[in-house]
Amino acid sequence: MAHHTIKSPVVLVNLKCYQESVGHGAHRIAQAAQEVAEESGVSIALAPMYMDIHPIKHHFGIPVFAQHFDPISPGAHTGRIPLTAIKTAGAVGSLINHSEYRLSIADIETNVQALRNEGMISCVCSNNVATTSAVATLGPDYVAIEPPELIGGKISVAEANPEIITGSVQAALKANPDVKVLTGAGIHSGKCVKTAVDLGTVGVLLASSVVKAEDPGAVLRDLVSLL
Ligand SMILES: O=C(CO)COP(=O)(O)O
Repeated sequence: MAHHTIKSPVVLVNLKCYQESVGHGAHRIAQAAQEVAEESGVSIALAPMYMDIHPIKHHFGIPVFAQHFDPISPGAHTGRIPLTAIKTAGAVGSLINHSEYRLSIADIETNVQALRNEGMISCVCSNNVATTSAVATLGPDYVAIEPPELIGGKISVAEANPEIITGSVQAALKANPDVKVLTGAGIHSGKCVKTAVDLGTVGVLLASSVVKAEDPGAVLRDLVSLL
């Protein structure tokens, strides 16, 4: 089975569970993402809440990720989400182990393998260089380095802690040369994205600067402006 891929550089927007991301809000951001991706040629992907995966996939030509799925097979479980559900809804991949939804290393491994088996894209989040190294050995497509203390803030990791980015790139390459690294936490401008790419990552994982913006399209245009 062909493995889904996304051309670098990548801007992956995690819509989280923000009020601005519910229903029409998600469509508004998806519309802006599609326009800016077409104008700029930069890959812009969204990770909306589960119920918006299918509508966004249906209405817009941008890659859609899940924010999480459960390391379970279909069967007698209640209130959980197996991989087959996000795949059928149209997701090309999923975040795994986000700082706001941590998993055990065994469950991370199960989910990376499950996505690989389905030809889907795995993006494992990590909080530091040691975790980057550990999860890179599992062979995900992407590791996103996101120091938790900078998530949701106005100071980007690219400004506050460039060493964690370069350290993560080195650690990931050492563990597995095929793994690509994304930079996340506080990313809000074209300069942050440029720094992230200059430091050796293939793009960014971000949320609040786009989701909470009055004009998400204007922020996305700025984010890709120096690529
Ligand atoms: O957690 C993040 C993306 O998954 C980063 O969030 P912010 O862009 O709001 O810092």
